Amino acid sequence: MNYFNSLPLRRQLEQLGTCDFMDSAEFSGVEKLKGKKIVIVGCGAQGLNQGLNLRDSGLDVSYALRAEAISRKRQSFINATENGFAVGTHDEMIPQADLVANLTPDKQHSAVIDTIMPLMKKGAALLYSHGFNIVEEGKQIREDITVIMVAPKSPGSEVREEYKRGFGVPTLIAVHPENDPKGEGLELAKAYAAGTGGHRAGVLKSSFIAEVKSDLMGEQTILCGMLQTGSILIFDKMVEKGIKEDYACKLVQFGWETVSEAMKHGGITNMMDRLSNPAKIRAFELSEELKELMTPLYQKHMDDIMSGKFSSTMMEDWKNDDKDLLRWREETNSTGFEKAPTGTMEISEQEYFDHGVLMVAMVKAGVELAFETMTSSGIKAESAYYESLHEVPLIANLIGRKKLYEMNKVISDTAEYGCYLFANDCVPLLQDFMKKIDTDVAGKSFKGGSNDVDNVELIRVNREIRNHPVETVGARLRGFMTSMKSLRY
Ligand SMILES: NC(=O)C1=CN([C@@H]2O[C@H](COP(=O)(O)OP(=O)(O)OC[C@H]3O[C@@H](n4cnc5c(N)ncnc54)[C@H](OP(=O)(O)O)[C@@H]3O)[C@@H](O)[C@H]2O)C=CC1
Ligand SMILES: CC[C@](O)(C(C)=O)C(=O)O
Ligand SMILES: [Mg+2]
Ligand SMILES: [Mg+2]
Repeated sequence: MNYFNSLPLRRQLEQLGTCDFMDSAEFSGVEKLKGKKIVIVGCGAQGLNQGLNLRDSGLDVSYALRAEAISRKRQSFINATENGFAVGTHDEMIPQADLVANLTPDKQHSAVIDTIMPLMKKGAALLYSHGFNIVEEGKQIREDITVIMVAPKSPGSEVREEYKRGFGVPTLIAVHPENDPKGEGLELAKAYAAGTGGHRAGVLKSSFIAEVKSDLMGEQTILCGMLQTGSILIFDKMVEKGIKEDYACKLVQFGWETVSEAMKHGGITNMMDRLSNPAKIRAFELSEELKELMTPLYQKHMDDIMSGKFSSTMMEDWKNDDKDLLRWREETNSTGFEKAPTGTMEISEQEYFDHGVLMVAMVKAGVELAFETMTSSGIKAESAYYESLHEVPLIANLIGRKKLYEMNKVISDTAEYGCYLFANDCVPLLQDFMKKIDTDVAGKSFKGGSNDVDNVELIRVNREIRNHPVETVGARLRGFMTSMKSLRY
């Protein structure tokens, strides 16, 4: 039964609106988990990388894997053993655990919980990094078990990369109100978040419900669905207009991370300021048009997430052995962008902006729309900021590595399903818009690099960009990110 839908409206709103930014002074490191046994179930994208960070933070981490993963030396077994972690079956590892982190795919959660719950010691804690199982499936957990969530707003690989840079990724923590028998859930979650490095980027005291509804929305729209849509459309357009395939491919593949990195450091304002003034005005106009076209689609995704329609549709596909997911994965692998060779030519950082005006416009439109749609549905601005803006470059990095294939491989299966769902609607939705697009905003410099503008128009555009609510909350939250590292300089 859907837990969110079972609550009265008053409690739904209260949970959706739970969002307190935690001051760094509220963290006293990993003390609460020192000497405790943390057993992570699953050693994939989140499991491996969270485990590495926790161990480097001085905690005792080991892994429980399926017996066949161990006997067949599957990738999860290789991940854990090559990194020197102790590994065992559920029967061997779970009874020893003070805290069990369930880092298996969401589809497996009910079965995993049914297997591990009878093995868990009395009074132990159970951790999730995404609340789908609790919120959308209404999974009930034994009363003596403390149920917490520590959800990094980032792919697993970047959880590790940011930690190694001495920073971290924004993280949502929560305690399930039905399962906090000893009242220690919050302290456990804080210590775990500190162990992953999340407290250096920003931690929000949230709820399982707020995390699920915002996470699903971010991944389906701006984070993955929008980047997939843009990659397919902009690559195809450049090739149609005579830009060489390998250049077009490289511009898109590395363009997303370059432009969104500027945004991570200084918001949409800084990303737009990297364009020449005439190009900025054009990007602004394009983004306004895109926002108008995509508003109904963003709203539909948010509505379906809130009502539970999305989760029930995806769970139908789980029952059908992921028929839709697998077909959409195949279709994505055969797009022009995925099949094209990546050029070996030099593209300077500035060229990604100058030749990627439409990419900048799409990022701006996607971030603002995701932020607006989330906040108008009861998600708080801080949470919406992390989900819609800060995480974009962390996902874009994956496209830089091995295009859409890598993005869809590293993100959760839940995110991958939602990404295809969005892109399958958004690509046709933007067909007419794309007909008007030429190489001046995709592949070449706008107006040949001329800098003439109407001052009045420029002032208006700058004001609109800087006054968007995502910029206000972003400036405040970035003020706390004192150890954020620049990736290029
Ligand atoms: N991917 C990401 O970056 C993010 C994921 N999350 C959340 O983190 C959680 C983990 O997702 P993710 O890291 O993508 O998962 P992965 O698909 O990367 O990890 C799969 C791991 O789970 C194991 N596993 C699968 N089924 C079972 C089972 N029935 N019993 C025991 N182990 C099993 C697999 O082992 P094997 O198959 O070898 O047995 C493998 O080690 C999810 O809740 C997800 O929503 C949150 C933020 C980002
Ligand atoms: C963007 C998708 C994500 O929510 C994430 C990496 O944060 C996921 O589920 O993978
Ligand atoms: Mg997420
Ligand atoms: Mg997710």
